[in-house]
Amino acid sequence: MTKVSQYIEEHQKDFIERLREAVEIASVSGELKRRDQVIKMGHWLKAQLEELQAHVKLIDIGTQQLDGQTIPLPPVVFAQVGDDATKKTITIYGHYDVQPAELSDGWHSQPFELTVEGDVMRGRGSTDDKGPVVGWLNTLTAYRKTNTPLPVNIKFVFEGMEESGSEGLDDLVVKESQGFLKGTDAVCISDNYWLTNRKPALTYGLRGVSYFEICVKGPNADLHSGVFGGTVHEPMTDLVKLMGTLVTTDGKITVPGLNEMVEPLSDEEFQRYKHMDFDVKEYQDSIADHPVTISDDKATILMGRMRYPSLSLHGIEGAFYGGGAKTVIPCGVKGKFSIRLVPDMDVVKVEQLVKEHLHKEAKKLNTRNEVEVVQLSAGPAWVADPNHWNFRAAAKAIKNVFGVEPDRTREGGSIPVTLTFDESLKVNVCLLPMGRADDGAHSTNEKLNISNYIQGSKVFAEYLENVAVHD
Ligand SMILES: C[C@H](N)C(=O)N[C@@H](Cc1c[nH]cn1)C(=O)O
Ligand SMILES: [Zn+2]
Ligand SMILES: [Zn+2]
Repeated sequence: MTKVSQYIEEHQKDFIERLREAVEIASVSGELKRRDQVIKMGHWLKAQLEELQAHVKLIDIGTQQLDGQTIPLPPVVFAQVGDDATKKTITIYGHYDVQPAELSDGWHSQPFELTVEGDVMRGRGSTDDKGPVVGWLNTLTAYRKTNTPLPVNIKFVFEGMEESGSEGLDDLVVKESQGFLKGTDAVCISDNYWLTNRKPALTYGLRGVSYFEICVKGPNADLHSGVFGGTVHEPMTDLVKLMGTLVTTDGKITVPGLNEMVEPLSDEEFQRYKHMDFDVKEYQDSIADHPVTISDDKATILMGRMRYPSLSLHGIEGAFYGGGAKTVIPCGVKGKFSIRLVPDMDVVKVEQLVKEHLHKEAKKLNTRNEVEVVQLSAGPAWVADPNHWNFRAAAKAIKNVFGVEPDRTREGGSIPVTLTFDESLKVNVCLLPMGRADDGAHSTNEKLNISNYIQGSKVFAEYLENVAVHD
């Protein structure tokens, strides 16, 4: 074992405490009330990186409109370690914002307090993406404390808006491709998950995502359903009908034109899914006590997640949702849904087809309510070359730490800036996940195994060593 890996192994307790501090900052980017916490998290990272002798800048990327207010966007953290022209330069991206979480959602403990039980650490952001981001800090700490020279120059880019569409980041990356990010030889991102709970993975594809809102506006105020029911067009009724025209209960997208954009499946690609190391039962058990998958077939499940688009209905803003039996007609509601995009799906065309479809369906309702469709954010899919030296360096790092060849996967989720790094820096991007398939990112009781966190921090160190010498 190298000195760096040994240091990581021996300082597990300190590293768990570091993650505890990070999880305690409730940096939910999608909530107005927690924007100060997101900004605090950016400052926490700056302080941590400065302690590790990195040169850190917090980049102000302007403001955004949220719930009718103009608020500051959280800063992008730029940090540089090393500036040696004889070494490669690796840009490392991660995000320090998290998804919303409330105890009442079904958490067994406070979501913003890290709990440790056996090998499992629970808390919002533990796997997505504070564990990996703090993992890079652990790796850097181990280099510093063991006086080991860094084999590469590192440029860190940590953003605070990934869970809300990475607002402001694309423009910054494009601009800084000729500034701070100039000279990058490869990019590494740790912000997704293994395909199974058993085997590490390397990921060479992501689905894109287009997020929409259907706004239905009716009366000026909520109405008594006894007094007004039967006399007005109800926004909720209109909205539920419209949302029901988007997708079938077995997951088929019913917006005309979308499925036709998808690249046809070749037999060679099909065989790859058929032979992947993936256990349907393990997958089903990680989701529910009884099978809820649309299919029991391995290749169909894998393709549903990696190579086909999907449309999910997320929620309705403005609707009654509490306990009890409130008899209200909501005066205006907003239905939220998103489409996961795959290669060949053009985001502009998708937006146009979705809007055309919903406006056509809205006409059929004969409603007097106002219907508007808004696209909140959009980013296309991304696929990389998994045989590039960047991937080979990462694969070797995994082999050194775990003793196995990683799975090669495509991720169903999205990391909007990945394609921007790829296209604006014109370098290979490798996704090097830390967490397991059953970590429950975005869900209640999100967790990260201590072994993944510690071994993952070692993999990062091995990756830096390997990437320095691979071409
Ligand atoms: C895979 C990554 N850890 C992640 O969770 N990404 C989000 C990105 C997103 C886009 N809009 C809102 N969030 C995701 O895939 O949902
Ligand atoms: Zn993430
Ligand atoms: Zn996420």
